[in-house]
Amino acid sequence: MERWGGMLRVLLSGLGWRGGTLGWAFSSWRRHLPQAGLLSATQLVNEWTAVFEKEGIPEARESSEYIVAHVLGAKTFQSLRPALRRQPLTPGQLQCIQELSGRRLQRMPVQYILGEWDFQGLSLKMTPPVFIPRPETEELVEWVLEEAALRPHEADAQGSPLILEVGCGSGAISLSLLSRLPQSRAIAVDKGEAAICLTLENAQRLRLQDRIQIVPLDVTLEGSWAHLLYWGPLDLIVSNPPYVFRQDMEQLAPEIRSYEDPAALDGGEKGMDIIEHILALAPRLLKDSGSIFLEVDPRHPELVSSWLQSRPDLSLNLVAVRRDFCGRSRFLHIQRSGAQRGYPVDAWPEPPSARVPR
Ligand SMILES: C[S@@+](CC[C@H](N)C(=O)[O-])C[C@H]1O[C@@H](n2cnc3c(N)ncnc32)[C@H](O)[C@@H]1O
Repeated sequence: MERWGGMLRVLLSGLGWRGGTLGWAFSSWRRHLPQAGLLSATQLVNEWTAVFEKEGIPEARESSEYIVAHVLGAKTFQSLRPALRRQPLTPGQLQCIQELSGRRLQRMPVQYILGEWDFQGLSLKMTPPVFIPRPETEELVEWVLEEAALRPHEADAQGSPLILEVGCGSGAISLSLLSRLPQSRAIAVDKGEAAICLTLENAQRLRLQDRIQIVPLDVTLEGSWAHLLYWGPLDLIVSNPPYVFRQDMEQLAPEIRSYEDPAALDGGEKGMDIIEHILALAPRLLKDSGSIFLEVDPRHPELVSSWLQSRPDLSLNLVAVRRDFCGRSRFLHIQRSGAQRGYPVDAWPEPPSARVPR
């Protein structure tokens, strides 16, 4: 996380990555670029930083450093040996850097340009339009891990905790929890085909496929969740759902609006659409005292609290709110109380036609 965390924080923090102008002309910067063989990596970073700054591209230096480092086979520019930074680039390297930098000029996020990104120390494949995991979400994962550590008897039991992630995207949350909780199992659901495929691919890359069930599922569809009961009552549900208020969608940075799936972001009028569905289905899936961890907008703790008060039938309590590294209230811990469950154990349905990785 530390390796790329600094840049991520600046680039993506709070979904508010707003940049400069989009109006750039390929030819206007291309003719200024020097010839291959004359430039070192350091010089090229400087050249592209100047181009990006001129074109109003956010995080100009970081963008050019990541691209140049990537082409030279490193994750960060700082990790390149000094001799390699000074060495003249080959024509092939120069062309590759030029091509990738051209994508950055079109406001493509660096994570998609590089095709992979670190989350909680795991290297995940990234492909548009699947949501790029944000640095705040690493804090959500840390909170879940802290809570799991408070119940060592559960975390040590085979197959425990059993986790459901709603809206898995690239698989960042589920896979990082699986990698840190060696006995755990996860069910990762998403309504997006691209997200389901990417989570599966990332699970296989990380050799975590045996402990995750990846299920295409839209939580807003009546009864869609019922076959999740097959795996048994859950210890916890975790989600970074789409929570952007509809009116804020237009304000998102060009990088987000042009490349990421709007369905990963748009949470409806008050950003609550998917949150409400998760909360409504949770009591049917969770064990007694099971937990829900959510990443939300700073306006949501209050909205969620009053929504839960209006639904005492759900027996859910907002037990804690946490702030992110910017001091905004962004994470919720909600706990189930009471003993009723939606289905009696002997009424659990048949196994689903889930995508079970082999
Ligand atoms: C903000 S993204 C989070 C992705 C990933 N968990 C992360 O933190 O990087 C929200 C995800 O929820 C999924 N999603 C949106 N609506 C959904 C629904 N009705 N049912 C299931 N998944 C949904 C989107 O496809 C998207 O992948």
